[in-house]
Amino acid sequence: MKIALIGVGNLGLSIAQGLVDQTNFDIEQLVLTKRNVSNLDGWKKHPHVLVTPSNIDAVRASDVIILCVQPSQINTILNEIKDELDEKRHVLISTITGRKISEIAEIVGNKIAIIRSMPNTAISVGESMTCISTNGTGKAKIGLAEEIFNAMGETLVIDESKMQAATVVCASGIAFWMRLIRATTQGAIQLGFDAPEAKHMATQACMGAATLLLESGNHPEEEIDKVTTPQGCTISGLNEMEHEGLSSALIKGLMKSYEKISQIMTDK
Ligand SMILES: NC(=O)C1=CN([C@@H]2O[C@H](COP(=O)(O)OP(=O)(O)OC[C@H]3O[C@@H](n4cnc5c(N)ncnc54)[C@H](O)[C@@H]3O)[C@@H](O)[C@H]2O)C=CC1
Ligand SMILES: O=C(O)[C@@H]1CCC=N1
Repeated sequence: MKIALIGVGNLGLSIAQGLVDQTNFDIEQLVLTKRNVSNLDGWKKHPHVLVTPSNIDAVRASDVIILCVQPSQINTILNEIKDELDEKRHVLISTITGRKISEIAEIVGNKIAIIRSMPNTAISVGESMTCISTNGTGKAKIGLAEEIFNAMGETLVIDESKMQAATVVCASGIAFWMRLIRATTQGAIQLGFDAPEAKHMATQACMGAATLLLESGNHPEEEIDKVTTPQGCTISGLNEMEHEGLSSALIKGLMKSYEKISQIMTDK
């Protein structure tokens, strides 16, 4: 597979790392683009990885084009590369928050397969929860997108109307979970552990909770009931957190994040 990552910043580099580390499919060539490639020299050590400031060269050399620029930058990119896109060869995958397939098609036409993908930065370690959507000509290539992103975590194909919500829950969501880990770390430090120990303990406990739920298929409250000994310390802590609005704060934060995406969608 020949892949181009257009605009490798935080997300693009996370996807690049996931791609070079995954073993599910062969990468014949991976081209990374950025306006200033001076800090990408380290990537040249990977076999089949090329680095270039030229988006056009990247498109000409690739079959799958993954857009990783900021929402305000996508139209410039699309106008730059549109004449290089071949509907018989190229698949265009956009990770751009709030930019609809129809908006992309307005610039590149609707003959090219256009797919939206919403991964998170855990894609760099092969543990992304990636939501994918497409319509029209993209439907024939949805399996290819699933193959790519399944190699770096889990995928879920959803209706495009839910992509903003998916962004909040899964892409922004990883930051929400890391904030909870940080808060637990702060509490552990207050209870006497040094910072590295506290972070390790909080992170491993979080991974244990997630792994337990993923492997058991149980509802979180089923597993919580196994921990909350009557009149024990766990239920005391949980109830205090709820008195302080823990669940409500997280839900309100998700809704606020969703509201912000609506603003991003109207900003051109
Ligand atoms: N960071 C994250 O966790 C996630 C980000 N996204 C989406 O991914 C996109 C990128 O987000 P980030 O990586 O955080 O932003 P970023 O700002 O870190 O990366 C964007 C990159 O695009 C490059 N770029 C801009 N114009 C360019 C051009 N004309 N040619 C080549 N490269 C160009 C910039 O130099 C930068 O490296 C955004 O649309 C965001 O909504 C989606 C899911 C998760
Ligand atoms: O914060 C943002 O807007 C982007 C989309 C999800 C993660 N980063």
